[in-house]
Amino acid sequence: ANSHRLWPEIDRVVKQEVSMASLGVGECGSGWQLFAEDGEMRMFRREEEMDGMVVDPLKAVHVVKGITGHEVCHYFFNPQYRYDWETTLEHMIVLETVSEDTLIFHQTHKRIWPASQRDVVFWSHTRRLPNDQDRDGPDIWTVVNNSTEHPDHPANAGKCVRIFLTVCLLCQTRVDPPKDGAPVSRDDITCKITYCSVVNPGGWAPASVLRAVYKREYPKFLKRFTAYVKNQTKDKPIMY
Ligand SMILES: O=S(=O)(CCO)c1ccc(-c2ccc(C3CCCC3)c([C@H]3C[C@H]3c3ccccn3)c2)cc1
Repeated sequence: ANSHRLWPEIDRVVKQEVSMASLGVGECGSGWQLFAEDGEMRMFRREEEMDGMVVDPLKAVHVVKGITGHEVCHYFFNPQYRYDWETTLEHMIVLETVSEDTLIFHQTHKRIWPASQRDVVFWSHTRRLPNDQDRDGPDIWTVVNNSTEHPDHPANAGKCVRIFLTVCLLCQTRVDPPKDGAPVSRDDITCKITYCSVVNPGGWAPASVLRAVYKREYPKFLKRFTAYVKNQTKDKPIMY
């Protein structure tokens, strides 16, 4: 709801993250290095440190047949599916339902030796965006997750080190209608997914450990999540 205290921040961050995610890896300055590739999925990162901590920005692009951007964002945003695809999640709770398209989460992630356990509090907002390039093409869908504070979960009050993140999932659907005028089926749709994330690990953790975690976990996460959406939607009507 645009009357909520967070609305100005949400609107600003969503617009800035969507414009960054829309830039190709070539455009948004050099420094992006390809670090993982699997079929249509390509993962890039920039090696950046803040106060001696690894905060490597990540940008992944993936093209998946048979699903729409609305479906990808639906399964990413809604909490009831998260334990099915987020393998590093230990606990998740919705702290506040701001509106049907905006939630506030608290999540604890499984400890990754030798780093101490992490938790995160973030607002999550999903939105349909007009498709500027192709007026009569399907809309673009996005989910933006951005760390925020919450009085019930002050940072570093418990056993977990609080991390800070900004994540943008941007999905563009393409429909190639069959030549013979048959109705559009899932074989005729493709989704171009861009996933951007910047994670500040909060407290010190060895750069080598963090980079190894990201190198292992991000490709696994995107492959597992997109396979999950394909499996969940394969026998359902297409959600544009
Ligand atoms: O896109 S989301 O919003 C989806 C909602 O869950 C998201 C994605 C990733 C994270 C996250 C943040 C930090 C870490 C590290 C930092 C130091 C020690 C824990 C990890 C570790 C668990 C690894 C990981 C990395 C990449 C993907 C999934 N798992 C994950 C949180 C939320």
